[in-house]
Amino acid sequence: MVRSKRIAILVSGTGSNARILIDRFRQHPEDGVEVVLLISNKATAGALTMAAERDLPTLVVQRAEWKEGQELLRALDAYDIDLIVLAGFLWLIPAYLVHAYPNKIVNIHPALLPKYGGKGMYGRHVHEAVRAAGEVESGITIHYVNENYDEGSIIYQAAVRLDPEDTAEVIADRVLRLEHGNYWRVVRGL
Ligand SMILES: Nc1nc2c(c(=O)[nH]1)N[C@@H](CN(C=O)c1ccc(C(=O)N[C@@H](CCC(=O)O)C(=O)O)cc1)CN2
Ligand SMILES: NCC(=O)N[C@@H]1O[C@H](COP(=O)([O-])[O-])[C@@H](O)[C@H]1O
Repeated sequence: MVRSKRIAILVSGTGSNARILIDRFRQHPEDGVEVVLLISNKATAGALTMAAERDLPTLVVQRAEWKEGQELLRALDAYDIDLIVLAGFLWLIPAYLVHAYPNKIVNIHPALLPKYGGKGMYGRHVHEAVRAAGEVESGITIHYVNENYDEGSIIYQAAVRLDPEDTAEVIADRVLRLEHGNYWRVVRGL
């Protein structure tokens, strides 16, 4: 009997991507993937409520323990995590975690990297920059996480055409739909 791939998801906000990942893999056990832990850096994150509604174990990390790392590493080890999936997580993953999980941490970025990435490039800031630049397309990038923001090896990208009148909010919605349709499948294939 092949053991399922055990995933921890890191989220800072609403968690719509996390919800889709959790629900997809619960509805399709044949995928051989199981989300076993959700971690947030925000005690008020909507994702924590979503996880509780699904009886999914959660952990809230404070800045001090995030920097120190021992408690987080112990938790990830206790849950026997194979893959760490970032889904709207807004803190920098420290070197100790990158080194503890080499090529085992992935992220989804709401733009076509290497453009529109790096410090400050998260959430609506990304889509506002894309709009301001008059881009004719945007999209998603799923990549491995290294020690810097948005510089890890790219695993998958998908693009969406933009209309000149599209606002940053419209772009955000179009990109989020791409995320929802693709992240679970890319994670399944890792
Ligand atoms: N080591 C890495 N850590 C993280 C990565 C990564 O690629 N390597 N990806 C980010 C996710 N992300 C873009 O996809 C991203 C998230 C947040 C920021 C950012 O500028 N954050 C602010 C703090 C915001 C807050 O605390 O509310 C900052 O650092 O000043 C940039 C990119 C997750 N971690
Ligand atoms: N640079 C990181 C970043 O901007 N991540 C973005 O945060 C959103 C989280 O939404 P969700 O909480 O509904 O999944 C997603 O659009 C994700 O790409």
